[in-house]
Formats: sequence, C-alpha cells, structure tokens
Amino acid sequence: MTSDVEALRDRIAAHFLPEPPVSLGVAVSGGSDSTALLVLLHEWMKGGGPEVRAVTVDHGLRPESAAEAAQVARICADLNVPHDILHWGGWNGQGNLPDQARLARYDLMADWAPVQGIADVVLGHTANDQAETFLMRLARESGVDGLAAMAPRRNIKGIAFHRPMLETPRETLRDILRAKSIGWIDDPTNEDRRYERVRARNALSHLSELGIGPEGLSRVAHHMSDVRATLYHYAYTAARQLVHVEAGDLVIEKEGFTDLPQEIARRLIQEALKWISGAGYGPRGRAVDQLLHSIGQGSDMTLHGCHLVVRSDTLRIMREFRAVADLRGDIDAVWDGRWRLVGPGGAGLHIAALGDKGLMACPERHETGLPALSMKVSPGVWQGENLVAAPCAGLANGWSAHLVRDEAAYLDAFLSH
Ligand SMILES: Nc1ncnc2c1ncn2[C@@H]1O[C@H](COP(=O)(O)OP(=O)(O)OP(=O)(O)O)[C@@H](O)[C@H]1O
Repeated sequence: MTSDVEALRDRIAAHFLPEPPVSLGVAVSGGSDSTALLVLLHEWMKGGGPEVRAVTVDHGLRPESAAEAAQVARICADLNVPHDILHWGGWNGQGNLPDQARLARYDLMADWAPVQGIADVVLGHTANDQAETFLMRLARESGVDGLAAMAPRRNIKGIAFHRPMLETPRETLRDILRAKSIGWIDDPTNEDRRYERVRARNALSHLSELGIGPEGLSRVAHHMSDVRATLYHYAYTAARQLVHVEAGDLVIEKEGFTDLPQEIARRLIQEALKWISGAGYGPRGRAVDQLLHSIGQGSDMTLHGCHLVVRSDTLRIMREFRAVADLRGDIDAVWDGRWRLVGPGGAGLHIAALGDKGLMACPERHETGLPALSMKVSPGVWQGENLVAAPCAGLANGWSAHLVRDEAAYLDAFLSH
C-alpha cells in the first residue's frame, strides 16, 4: 500500500473518531471520486475498519446508466464488497431535473441504508466540489452560512451522510486509481457548460494564477463553518434568554433583541420563521434583513407564511392568516404540520383556523390575554359551519390543543448547524 493510500485512509478514519461505526454504506456513482472512496474504505475494512456495503443509484436518465451501474458492480465484486443498485422511478416534470435527481438519490439511499442495518453512508465529494460550491455561493453574495458550503455530515431521514474527503483534491484520488489500474466513468454532463457547476470548475482552473486552488478554498469553507457554528451557539444562548412559546406563537423580548448583533438577531428570526412555518428552509437573507429593518421602524410585516407583530415590549411571530385560511384537516391528523387536537370526538368534525367568524363565536376570548390575530390563526373544531371548540380562544368544550413542535424543537434547531 502506498503512503498516499495510507494517509487518505487515515484521514477518512479520523472523520469517524471517536467511535467508527460497525458498518458503513458507500455511495458509488462510478466517477473517479466515489470509486477512489470505495477503494479507500475497502483498505480500511481490510485493516479492521467498518464492514462496507456499496450502493449505486441508476437514475435511468442516460442510455449508458445501466451499464455504468454494472461496471460499479464488477469493481465491487473484485474487491469482495457487497453492492446494490437502486432505481429511480423517474422525473415527474416538476422543478429542475438535476435537483430532483439528487433529492431522489438521497431519498432512495436513506431508505436503503436501514434495511441493510446501516446508519452511516459515505459520499465522495472532494475539495474540488467544495471549491466549486464556494465559488457559486460567492456569485450569490452569500454570507457566512452559504460560504461554509457543504457540511462534512448531514442527516436525512435519520441516516448520517458523511463527506470525509472535502479537503482532498480530486487529482490525489485519481492518482490512487491510476496506480491500481482501476478505471472510472466520466459523466458527459461534467463537461456541459450549461451547468453553473461546470462553469465554476472552469473558472477555478484560471484562479490558480492567484494561488487560489481547491484545497485553499475548501479550507476557507471549513473556517466559515466554524464561524457559523460559533454564531449559532451565541444565537442559541440568546434564544434561550429572550424567546418563549405562547399559544403556538414565538414571543421575543424586544429590548434584549434590539441589543443583539445583526448576525445573531437574523438567526433568531430565521429559526423562528422555520419553526412557525414548518418549512425545512428559511427565507433568503435579504428578506430577513428587510424584516429586521421593519422591526427597527416599529412596523409589522409578513414573511415566509408568518406574521411579525411589533409591540412596545415584545415581538410576536405567529402564523400568517393567509397561509392557513383554506386549510381543512381531519380531526385525528396534525393540522398545519404543528397542532394536534385532543377531545371527545363526534361525527362530521374537521379542523380549520378560527378566522374572524370563529373568533366572534368565542365569548371568553378576551380572558385568554392573547392577541386576536394570534387566536384567529389557531385551530378550531368545526362541524360544518358551526364552531364546536377553540381551545386557544377560551372555548374548550372538552378539547385541548397541543403543539407537535415545542419550544425545545425551536432551541434544538440552533444546535443542528
Ligand atoms: N448515481 C449515484 N449513485 C450513488 N452515489 C452517487 C450517485 N451520484 C452521485 N453519488 C454520490 O454523490 C457524490 C457526489 O456526486 P457528484 O454528482 O458530485 O459526483 P459524480 O461526478 O457523479 O461522481 P464522483 O463524485 O464519484 O466523481 C459522489 O461522489 C457519490 O458518492
């Protein structure tokens, strides 16, 4: 074994410290990076590392794709590594094809892994991929979060996807394959200049004149990711002190909030909008800055399906009425992705927002101390056009409303960055 192979194998093993898993999945497209990753994991396994099982997703998008998956199968057979091929059901014409294919790939692999008793899957992204992502984020004028580029690990459906080679240049990996006379597949779309990533790759080759290369940019991304983690840590501390949940809204103490540095305030708001809307992603940074400006001016604003209300001593972020106005749900189902109603049941019941009509049917609403806007977006139990119960607006009738995402979930989100 050459010293390069040893060094890279050890770098991968270091990614899994302090406790490497017993078994690992490896996602192999047949390209140079993931094929080299397979070889390195195989070396690790031979030296007492985790059991390895490979997986290839055949997207069926190019005529050669089945033959390419079969080529990966042969390499795996030569190494004595078990290998599975997964098939994508195809594109439904929605969204952008490469994005949809990537999402489907992660989804298929996240379903495949637990069936094999695997909780960790390794991906072959290299320093070159990281540097290209970094340049694309620069083009979008991203801040710290965007420039941190790809994370070394992320969770999808409870499976950890690892990228242990984010600081390894592609050529180093190709040298390993050349030395072992193992071939790889060159995907023709990697040359297609219609893709931004391909243009970023070409641009990168010109930047070497300035001493800018994949490894350097990937180290900058790594620094940014440390900075991001630090900022989220402070944002978490601030959120614990200044934010609490009330009837499904997030209430922020205004005085403490306005003293926060903008980078921290922005994160508090971004996570709040994600928590209320249930969207897996936050609004764009510019939109959040506009919202912060609006808070400074003392004006209310709607964003990301949420409504921010500025009061003298608090900021209250609640669901925007428009986002739930037409939402009708089954009585046993979670409503708006966050409310579960528990009560005596009955025939022909459904859940919908109270709205003005429901609110007027709650004589005790003033006793709750909640703002009318907040009660208006809260869930009510309806029988046809008649309101049966509205637990957040003082009309219980044996019903109670429970948040599926609680305050702990809001706080935990800061720690997952
Ligand atoms: N069809 C696929 N099946 C299994 N894993 C895949 C597939 N496509 C990509 N991957 C995984 O995602 C990583 C990054 O994907 P990307 O599209 O950048 O790579 P690629 O150019 O197809 O191949 P490589 O990274 O192996 O050179 C790959 O290294 C591999 O681990």
